[in-house]
Amino acid sequence: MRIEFKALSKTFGTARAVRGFTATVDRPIMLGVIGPSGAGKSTLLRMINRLTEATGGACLVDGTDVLALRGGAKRRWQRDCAMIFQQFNLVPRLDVVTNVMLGRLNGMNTAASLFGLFARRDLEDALAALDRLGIAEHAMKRAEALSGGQQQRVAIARALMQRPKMILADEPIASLDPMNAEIVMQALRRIHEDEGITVICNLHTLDTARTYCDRVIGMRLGEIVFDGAASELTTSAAREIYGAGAAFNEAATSTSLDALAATA
Ligand SMILES: Nc1ncnc2c1ncn2[C@@H]1O[C@H](COP(=O)(O)OP(=O)(O)OP(=O)(O)O)[C@@H](O)[C@H]1O
Repeated sequence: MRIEFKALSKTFGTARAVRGFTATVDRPIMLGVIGPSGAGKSTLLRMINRLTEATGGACLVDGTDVLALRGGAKRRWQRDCAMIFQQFNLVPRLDVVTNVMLGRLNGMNTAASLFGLFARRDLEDALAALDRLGIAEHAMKRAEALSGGQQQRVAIARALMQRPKMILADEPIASLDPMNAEIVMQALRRIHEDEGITVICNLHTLDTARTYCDRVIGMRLGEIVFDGAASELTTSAAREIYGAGAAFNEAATSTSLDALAATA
């Protein structure tokens, strides 16, 4: 899949959340998007998935501007690029496996989905997805009974049920402790490698981007201020992104256990 962002922009009233975002992803990669709060990271992902309408520019996926799709074609695109959110967005009182099967709803006719008539195949696929994420034993529990890290893995299993061609993860580990953050990032990386699909992941933390991503785009005030290999993400590049002065402390943007220990 080839993705070309061409001057993608979003203005809220007079506030320019994303300005002229231009970049090309010409093979399936794990792309990290980093930057301080308000840099435009969420808005970027929401525009790609059409949860937020762009006010300018284009997003060409294999040559088709997905921002111009309407009706069924738009819904198919939204199924093709599964979203994962910081707050998991599960139905708390429903059991885990049903939450996962909800990922199939887009592909079902409305009557069948209203009556909860999931096919046996959907159940088998949901259990397989949970197994892949190492949480099959929790299938029958209510989603709310699981830890944050487990809930995020349920959300990833639900995303897999869409058979996505791309995964957009908006701060998927921001609510998690370091150990669960690692498990969730490893799961996303494995999916990228096994399925050969692009994963675009908004992250707050530099070390996570360095560890799990192939390429990193740094945003500040809606603009790209860094675009390079994860290995090029030096402390001085990070200063540029975060706008921090000489006192910039990497550990402050870190979730790793080592870095936390170093600041304690
Ligand atoms: N619905 C909205 N209405 C008005 N302004 C908005 C809206 N959504 C986002 N913004 C503004 O757009 C800018 C970018 O926000 P966005 O949430 O994309 O940033 P972010 O980098 O994802 O930040 P965070 O890391 O805090 O989630 C911010 O200035 C924000 O206030």
